[in-house]
Amino acid sequence: MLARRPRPPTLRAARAVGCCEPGWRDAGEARGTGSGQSMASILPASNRSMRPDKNTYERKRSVYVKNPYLEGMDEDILYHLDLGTKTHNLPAMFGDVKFVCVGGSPNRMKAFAQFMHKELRLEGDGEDIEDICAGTDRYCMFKTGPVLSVSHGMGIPSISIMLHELIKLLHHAHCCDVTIIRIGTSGGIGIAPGSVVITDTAVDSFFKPRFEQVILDNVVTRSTELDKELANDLFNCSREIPNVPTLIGHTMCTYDFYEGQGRLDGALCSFSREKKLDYLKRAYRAGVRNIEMESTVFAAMCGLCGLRVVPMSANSVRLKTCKLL
Ligand SMILES: O=P(O)(O)O[C@H]1O[C@H](CO)[C@@H](O)[C@H]1O
Ligand SMILES: O=c1cc[nH]c(=O)[nH]1
Repeated sequence: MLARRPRPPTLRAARAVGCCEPGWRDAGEARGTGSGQSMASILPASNRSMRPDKNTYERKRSVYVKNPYLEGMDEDILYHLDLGTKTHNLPAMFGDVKFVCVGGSPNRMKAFAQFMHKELRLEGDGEDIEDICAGTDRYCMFKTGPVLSVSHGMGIPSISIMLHELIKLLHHAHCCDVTIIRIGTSGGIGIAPGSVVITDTAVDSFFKPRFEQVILDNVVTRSTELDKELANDLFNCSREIPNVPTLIGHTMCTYDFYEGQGRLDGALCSFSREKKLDYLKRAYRAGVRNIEMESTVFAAMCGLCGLRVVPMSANSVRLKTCKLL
């Protein structure tokens, strides 16, 4: 199934001495250029494009990259996935992917892939499902029919590296009409513990729907617009699942699990309990119902590259409603 081709010896040797590591390649490039069935049936296909682009008029929505340098590259190495355009037949391996589900933990994403294997009634019990990225211990990836399940680690830098390589992978594999959903954990604000929040708007720590990416020494602000239709589709599906309270709300994405989310139990804490409560109450009033650490960059990157995108998280509880009123 993996259609893996042997890595050329030159590349293997180069990696062994470290000269093909991402930093080296990036620096070189910069200097050189000098310039700047089950799941399928519950989610109705949509041709609606979230952002106008050259692909909008096409019937199929392809996954695209926005990097003029990629086309001229002889080989694209997806370093942290242990995949590449010369070493793997990406269209054969991934061309049929329609859904990508991502989440922080490798074990969760393996369990999800095994669950999907059963849901899709694929051959075998799925217990021996293979990690496509086993050659690296950065991320893991499992494929069950048209569903890809990928781990992303914790926080914006980690998911961002994975998304760069995943989006390029989907592009090289000529995938189209791809839906991507983050299935994560989060801290709830004013909602019942265990409930699931389907994000309608991903906001930053200032409750603004934006992602600020530092590019060289500039701050570039990107939109965190999400696919509202997909959020509603998922919410409608949730009505069929008993005992899992589900709601649509804003998700706040922070750069830190402790002070950034108003926790009093980190190694550092520079604010009072009152300040924490005041902040979380203001977040609630701004429409925030949960806090996690990836949704803004997830929304920004996937939205810019033609994927239908929604983050969705199950909650522990950070603040109960009674404390908010
Ligand atoms: O459960 P996952 O998907 O890892 O997501 C949440 O959990 C981590 C923090 O414990 C952060 O990555 C946060 O976004
Ligand atoms: O970021 C996170 C993830 C889970 N729970 C939280 O409180 N915050």
